[in-house]
Amino acid sequence: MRHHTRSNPLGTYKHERLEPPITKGTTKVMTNLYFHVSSGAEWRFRRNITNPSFRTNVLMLFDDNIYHHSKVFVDQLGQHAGGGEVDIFVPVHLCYIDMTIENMCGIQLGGQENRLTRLSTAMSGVAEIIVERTFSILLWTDFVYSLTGKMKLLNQLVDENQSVPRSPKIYLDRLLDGFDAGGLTKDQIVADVLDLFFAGTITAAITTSWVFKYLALYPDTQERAYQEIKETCVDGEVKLNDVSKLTYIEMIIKETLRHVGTPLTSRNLTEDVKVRGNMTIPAGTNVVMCFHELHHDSQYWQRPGEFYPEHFSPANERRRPKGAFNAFLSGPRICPGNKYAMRAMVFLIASTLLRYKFSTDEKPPKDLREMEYRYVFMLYPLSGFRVKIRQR
Ligand code: HEM
Repeated sequence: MRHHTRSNPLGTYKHERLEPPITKGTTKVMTNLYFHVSSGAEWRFRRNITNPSFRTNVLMLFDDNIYHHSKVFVDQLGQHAGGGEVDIFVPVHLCYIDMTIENMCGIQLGGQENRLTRLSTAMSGVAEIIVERTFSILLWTDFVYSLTGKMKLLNQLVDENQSVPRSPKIYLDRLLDGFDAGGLTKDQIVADVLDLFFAGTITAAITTSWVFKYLALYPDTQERAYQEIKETCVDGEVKLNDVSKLTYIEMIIKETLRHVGTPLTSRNLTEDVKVRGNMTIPAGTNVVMCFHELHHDSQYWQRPGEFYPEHFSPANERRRPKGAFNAFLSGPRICPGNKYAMRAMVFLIASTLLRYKFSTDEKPPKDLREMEYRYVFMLYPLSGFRVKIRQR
């Protein structure tokens, strides 16, 4: 754990109600224990508790941490500059682990400073297990699942909990309020924090690593992004206030999510749904929604298989029906972290590009759908996130 070395509005204290170890039950991936897969009144209760921790007044509190952890990342990246290709995923992931766990739970992990590489590797491994378990009916019961030896790995992940009394309250404070009010169990809180570890760090890290890889593959796009940053950030440093002006960086992130964002999700229909007027899907059906197909449908995208950030120019965004882009989903189950994630990603990417240039020996395929992927919540490149880094 790192002690506070800078001004931090959050402070830190040990929370009595969540003493370790309370890891029992963290493996019930397919049950209502987890926020992501809970439903009905159970889900609504948890969502109502945590939603306020994503409001703008709370998000603004995080700027100091976003700035600090991004700076550590950019400085540490210097050790790879000028060398051969390196896989950038683990350093990026550690940065988001530090940022998100401090912002949402008040825990200062020091993952980057202490080079907790194993934490990132273990989390990626567990993410794959979760996906594997979702698709393999043989692994659905806890008994069979425990025989695979993977339960132990999940249980090891949560071994210390801290929170802070503050106003406005952050994510973990709200969950603890739910515990005090009697609506949430300790197991559920641990599960939700674990959920956040995955939902809030792996997704942002995969997206950002892809951005660096795409920019290495497409030098013209990288140059245009760099020019935007240089013209916007006149002091030679990116400020959090600059984020809303970095519109091309935002377009690049969205185009990245179009290609490699969550490829599918599923829902259970609570009422009959009419599709295109002539087909009815009955209530009770499990429906798989394939966003990867939607995000490459030539009805909505001029160049479906290309990396073309202009898909997200204001004119193109106006022309397209709203539901055609679903990287964060929409409706009541929209990703609550979407604004926070975009703010953190734009800032980290811009700060990095201002200092470094990316390149690669890999050649981009004609159509990005021809690339080989693994499914880890999102699409992960089989060839990894290998890039060469040069100081500007
Ligand atoms: C690039 C970054 C991110 C992407 C692409 C992303 C995407 C998504 C998607 C597609 C879902 C819906 C999944 C489903 O229902 O099947 C979701 C849910 C969720 N996300 Fe994110 N997310 C990102 C970052 C974050 C961050 C930073 C946080 C929190 C700090 C977060 C917290 C959550 C939570 C708690 C849910 C569950 C919401 C619910 O079921 O009501 N996400 N995310």
